[in-house]
Parts: sequence; structure tokens; C-alpha cells
Amino acid sequence: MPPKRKNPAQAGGPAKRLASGTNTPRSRDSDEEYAEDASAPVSDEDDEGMDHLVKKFTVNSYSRPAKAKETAIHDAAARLFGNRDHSHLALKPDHEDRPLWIDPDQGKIIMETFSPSFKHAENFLINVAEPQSRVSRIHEYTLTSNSLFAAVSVGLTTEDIIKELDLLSKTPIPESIRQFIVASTRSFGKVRLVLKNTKYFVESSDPSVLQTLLQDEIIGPLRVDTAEGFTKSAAPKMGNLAIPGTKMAAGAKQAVQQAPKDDEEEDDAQKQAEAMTATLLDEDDEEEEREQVHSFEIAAESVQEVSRRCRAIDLPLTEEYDFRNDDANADLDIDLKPASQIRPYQEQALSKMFGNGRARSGIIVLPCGAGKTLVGITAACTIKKGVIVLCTSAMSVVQWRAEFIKWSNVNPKDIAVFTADHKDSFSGTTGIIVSTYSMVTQSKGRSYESQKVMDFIENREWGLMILDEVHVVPAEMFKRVTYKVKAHSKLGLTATLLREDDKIEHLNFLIGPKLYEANWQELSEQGHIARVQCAEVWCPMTPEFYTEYLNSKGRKALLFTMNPRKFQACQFLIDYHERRGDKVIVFSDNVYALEAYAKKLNKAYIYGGTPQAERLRILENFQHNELVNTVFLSKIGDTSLDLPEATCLIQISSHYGSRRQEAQRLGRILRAKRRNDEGFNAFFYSLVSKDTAEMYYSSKRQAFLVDQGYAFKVITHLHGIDAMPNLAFKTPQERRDLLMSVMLQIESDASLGDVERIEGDLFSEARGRYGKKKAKRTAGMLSDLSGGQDMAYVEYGKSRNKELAGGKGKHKSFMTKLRRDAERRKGGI
Ligand SMILES: Nc1ncnc2c1ncn2[C@@H]1O[C@H](COP(=O)(O)OP(=O)(O)OP(=O)(O)O)[C@@H](O)[C@H]1O
Repeated sequence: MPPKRKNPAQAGGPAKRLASGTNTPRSRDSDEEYAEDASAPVSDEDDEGMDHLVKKFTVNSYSRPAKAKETAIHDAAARLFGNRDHSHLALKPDHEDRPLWIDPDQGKIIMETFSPSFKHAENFLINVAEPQSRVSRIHEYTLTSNSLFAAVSVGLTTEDIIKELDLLSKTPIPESIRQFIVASTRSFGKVRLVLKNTKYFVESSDPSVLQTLLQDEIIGPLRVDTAEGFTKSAAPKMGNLAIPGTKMAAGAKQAVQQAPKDDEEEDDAQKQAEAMTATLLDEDDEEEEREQVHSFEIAAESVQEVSRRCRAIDLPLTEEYDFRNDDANADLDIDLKPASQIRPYQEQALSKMFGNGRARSGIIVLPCGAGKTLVGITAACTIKKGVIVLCTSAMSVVQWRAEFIKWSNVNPKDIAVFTADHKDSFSGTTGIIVSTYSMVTQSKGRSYESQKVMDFIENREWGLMILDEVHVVPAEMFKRVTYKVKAHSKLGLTATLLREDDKIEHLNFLIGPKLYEANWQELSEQGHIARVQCAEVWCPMTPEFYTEYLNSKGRKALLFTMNPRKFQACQFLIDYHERRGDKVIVFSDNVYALEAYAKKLNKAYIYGGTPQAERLRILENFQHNELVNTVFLSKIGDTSLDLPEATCLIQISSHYGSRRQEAQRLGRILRAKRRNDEGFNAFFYSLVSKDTAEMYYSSKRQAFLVDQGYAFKVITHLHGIDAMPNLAFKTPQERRDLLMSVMLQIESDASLGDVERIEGDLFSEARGRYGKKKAKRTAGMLSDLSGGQDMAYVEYGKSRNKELAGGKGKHKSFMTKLRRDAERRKGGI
């Protein structure tokens, strides 16, 4: 049974205020715009209520065992809070000026965003705790051992963390929390894994820590150098690196490049250039003042084992690359182009990576469309050594290469591509290789050329390995990647550090800690990503579909996806948004539904089986042809599709409760070109068949976005839908015919499997290999199965894809038809 939803009107004043279509919560204006904007199709009668907000407060990644609770002061309201009653905690006299509440039992931190010290507190918390939920007035974070590890790895000490938390907290820091911080950070950051002149060293400023490691039964025997004692050297110089694309770097460069006009200016420029050179070159005289570090060597093959063991004994290794002192690997001639300026949040993310003059391995989390690619490219321009980029699909490989050429001055000959179709390697001493996870980890059946490139990759050292979409790569695959590719530093990029299988923990071990996570709402307020209005449209099932749904024993998904009322809602919304001038993407995971909807509505569609040339043609038309305003996409469009023209997204079928897919799909419209137009809003609709399992999945899917501050408005009725001319499936006969074809499809799928296989896509390939057999979808097979000429889907026979692909004559007549249609509409015919 679908979950019951509370009518928010009954949930009281605050619920109503929080839920009244406010998806950019801090902006009153946008609420009003939405009410006005959406007045035609949207009914206001059913706003989404507090349910999501309540749900967020149960999200918890805190693993510390709950402490016995001190006696709370019980009053009449105490029973409402149960064991979450923290009224025993004494408030500081000036608590109103402090923004944090700390839950002593679960390590949760609640932050008031309306506090005067909110900005300061946010900057601090982002370093030490995991953001769980960031809605308009209240943000929630959790202290975990991983988040504290990340804090230490960006240079904070135990004392810093406790002192700052105490300063910002409304109550004195609970003793349980203090103990947790001390216990978790005591040993973090004490040992580092460092590559120096192609050799791996375990390094620490405290020789007794190294002694402990050497006495360990696993790590001890893995030491390579047999000399007594440790190698001593000076600790790295901290925090003086200029990241390219930042004002500091730009200023320095200009100072060097511009010809000074007079002596005074010359002096100034000279001084600036000298200051910068001094910063970058680690001047020797400072060396003496620096702390000494001690180290011992381990073999490359032992790195994983040592790393795993160090975590097990609570002395996790921090990975850092002293690239400025790496003379063994050739320098890559790469810099950002003068016009490429990174944004403040990109700079902030990178400063976490390069904060102490070395490159720390770790993960940077930025919303879709916020420019992860440029972050990766800037990291490459900072390190200036060989770079390997791994992506999830061949399509992303092409995009990454193009972006390197767009943003940096790298010689295109220095960027090689390694995919099924291209097996290049660069000719110079160093360069960049862009490939996919599958290409690099494939174990058997390599062609001669492929093996040659692989040998090239395996037998050299890489300064930086960029791992795109890092959250979706299976741990086993990562292990193979890290074994095959010897990289001094690793940068993982992702929009959603979530996995439905809870294996996210592995990433800390395989790549490094999360270094930075941006706030979605903040970026949208600053105009870096679009403001989006999210809505869930509830579509009642028609009686014949619902009866079948209740009676069928499994494989019900196609019934709620093909629900005629959902189809009508989709048709109506497409029409409404096309008339507003929007460009619409319709997403369907189910390929049968994708084809059926697209053909019936005479729209172009792309799925795994669409040939590359056809895909490009359709996308080009969608981008540049004002007569092609809607495109249907299967899950192939979930990631890495850069369509800045798209301003409206309609989801008709999705992958169960996947929060990640929901966020990635939203990402397709976050990059809307028109995002900075006055009053602009992008729209995200999720069409859900009422009283079916889809409602449960839908609320699960939204959890992540709700935590990022998006509010989903529930639409129970689309005004004007009944009066829409040409509305599909209006008659019972049409609906029965549709049901018949759907039932036939369900039967055929039961024998063939329904997994879409996407060439070059890591995940569908894996599923294709290990999962069920894929469905073969041809028009012939469907009509053969149905057998009846009067079946509704016979109408689907004409395909917009063919029309777009047609020869010159065909294309022309199609365009003429489109133009005539448009003129007729204008003339009100
Ligand atoms: N500093 C910047 N200045 C100007 N444009 C930028 C900047 N950073 C990113 N962009 C632009 O923002 C858009 C989105 O960037 P990108 O494709 O890297 O996003 P992404 O975070 O990788 O998204 P996804 O997760 O969806 O793949 C691109 O068009 C890119 O050119």
C-alpha cells in the first residue's frame, strides 16, 4: 500500500508556511512567481506538508553508541519529545547569538540559518561535519568519524574543533561529544602516505607513531628500507600555493606579463612578481624553521594493505603529493587560459585540496551543473604533471577532452582518448589520458591496440587521477583502478555522495575523505545554478488500469507508468511549457513507455539503442531548432548531458527509490542558460500514479533533494486538462486498447527481461553482463505480438526520430508540416 500523506493544511501554520511551494526557501519573490506562473496548470489545494521535513531529522549516520541519558526536566510537553528531550542542557546566557544546538546522544548539530553568525558557523561546520539537510531556516549536520577525519586532513586540530564548536553552541559542549571528538581525532593526520621521487613513504612528525606502526605484525614486515631509525626531512611548507584561475594567480600573472609604464609601476610589478616567485619556490632559508618529519619506505604493491591496516588500527593514512618537489615526473605544459576564472566555491573546494602546498587526495562534492569539470581541470593545471581522467561513459570522455581544450592552453596533441573507438596515447613525455572505468579495468579480451595503451598507462606514474561520478563506481572496480594506475593523487568528483547500497564508506578508504561539499540553495541564489520549482503530479489510475494493477502478481511498474491519466498529464504539461517557450526533457527509465509516449506525441526520443549519429542529430535539433522543443530520454540522459537550453523536466518513469537518479535528473535543468534572466525558474515535474507503489518510491527519491532545500509541491489536478483539444486516451475504448498492448508488453518482457543496455555506459554494461537478458525492442515484434489493427499503439508507428533523420526531401516536408502547424496554432485554427 502507498504511504498515507498528511494534508499539510492540517499540519498547522508553520507547516503551511514551510511547504507552500517554497523551493528556493529564502526567497519570498520566487514563491509569488510560482503561484502566478503555474496558475494555469497547477492546483494549490494540496501543498506538500511537513512529512519530508520530519523525515530528514531521522537521517543519521552517527555510529557512536548512545550514552545513558542524564535526567531530563520533565514538563507537560516532554512526552512529545520522548528520548529526544534535551531540556536538561543548560543554555548559555547569550544563547540567542549562538547558532548551534548539539544533540549529545547522536552527534547531530542543528544550525539556525537566521543567526548573525550563520555564515561563519556554516564555513566551520562544512569542514567538520556531514551536511544532512539544508532547508531554509534550519540546517542539520552530523559529526561522524569520517567527517572528523576530513577536518583533520584539512589542517584542523582537536582543540580547534572543540573550541570553535563551544563558541558557536547555545549550550556547553556535551561531554559525550567532547569525548567523541577527542577519540576520533586523536590519531587522525598523524601519519601520511607520501610519494617522493616515485617511492612511497609513510611519514609522521612523531617518531613514536612510526614505531607503533613498525611493531604492527602486518605493517612491520612491509617496510622496504632496512636501515635503523627513520629518514628525516623538513615538513612541507603550509598554505602558500596559488591556484590558477583565482584572483591571486591572475594578479601575479598580470604583474609579470604586463609591460610596466613607468619606474614606479615597474617597481610594483617587480615586487609582486618576486613575492609570488618566493611563494611558489619554497625559499630555502625558511626550511630551517620548519618542523622535521620522519618516514620509512614501503613498496608500491603494499600501499593498499598498509592503508587498510592503518585504518583498522585507527591510524588512517592521509595521502598527499608533494608535486612541486617531484623531479622524477615530467612537467606538463598546462595552465588555465587567461579568460578562465574559477568561481569562489570552486576556489574554496580546491583550496581544501591544495591547502598545505601539496595535493591531498579526496572527494569534492558540487551540485550537477556547478562545474566539477573545471575544478578537475584547475587541479590538473595546479599539479602540472601527467593526468588520467576516468569517466562513466564514452560520451563523457569526449566532453572532458573538449572541456580541457576549452578552459586550458594545453596542446590538443597532449590529450589522448582511450575508449572502444579511440585508442590514442600522447607522443610527448607526459600528457593527459581520458578514458572510462570499464576500459581501464577490463580484464580479458583486449585487442592488441587496447593492450598497448593499457601497458602505457600501467607502466608510468601519473600526477593526478581524476575520478568522475565517483559515487557510482563499485568498490571492486576502484580497487582494480588503483592497482593498475599509479597516481600520486586522486580527486573524486560527484554531485551526490550517496549510494543506495551504503558502500559510500569505501570511498574514504579508496580515494580519500570528502574535502568539500557545496550548498545547492546558495549556489542557486548566486545564479550559478538555476532556481527550480519542483512538483509531484498525482495522476489517478483509470479503473481498468487499477483493477489490473491490483490483480497482477508482479511486474506492475509498466501499469503505473502507462496509466492513461499520467500520459494525459504529460501531454498537457508538454503543451503548456512549450507554449511558454520552455525546452522540455521527458525522462523515462522504461524504454517501452519512452517509445510509446514519444511516438504517440510525435516527439523525438533517445535511448541506449539509438545510434550515435541519430542522438547527436536529435540533440542538435533540440538545442537549435525552435520547432523541436521536447525530447524524450531514457536513463542514458541521467548524467553528463550538457543541454543548457533545457528549462523543464518531466519524469514519467524512474529507477525505484533512487535518490541519486532524482538529483542527477534535476541536474539536467540546473545548468539552464536562461538561469540569470529576471524571474526565471526551471521546472521539475515527477508524474506519479496515485495509490500505487510509485508514490512510495517517489517520496524516497525526493529525500536527498528535500535535504538540499527543495520543496516538492503536490499537484492533484492540472487546471484546464479536461478542456485540452486532442487529449489522448479520452475514450474508454482507447484506454482499453492501451491496456491490452501494455499487458502484451508485460508478457513479452517477462520472458525477455527489460534491462536497457547502454553502449559505453559503465553501469548498464555491468548489469547487461551480470544481470538479466536485455529486451529486444522492435516495432515489428510489438505489432506481431498485438496482432490487432485497431490497437492504440499502431498509431505510435510514426516516429519523430525518423522524420528528423529523414533524407533531404523528407526532412523538408517535416519542417514544412511543423511550420504549418505552428502557423495554424498562431492563427487559432
Ligand atoms: N568558473 C566558471 N565560469 C564559467 N562557466 C563555468 C564555470 N564553471 C563551470 N562553468 C559552466 O557550467 C556548466 C556546467 O559545468 P560542468 O559540466 O562541469 O558541470 P558538472 O558539475 O560536471 O555537472 P554534471 O554533474 O551534471 O556533469 C558548463 O557549461 C561550464 O562551462
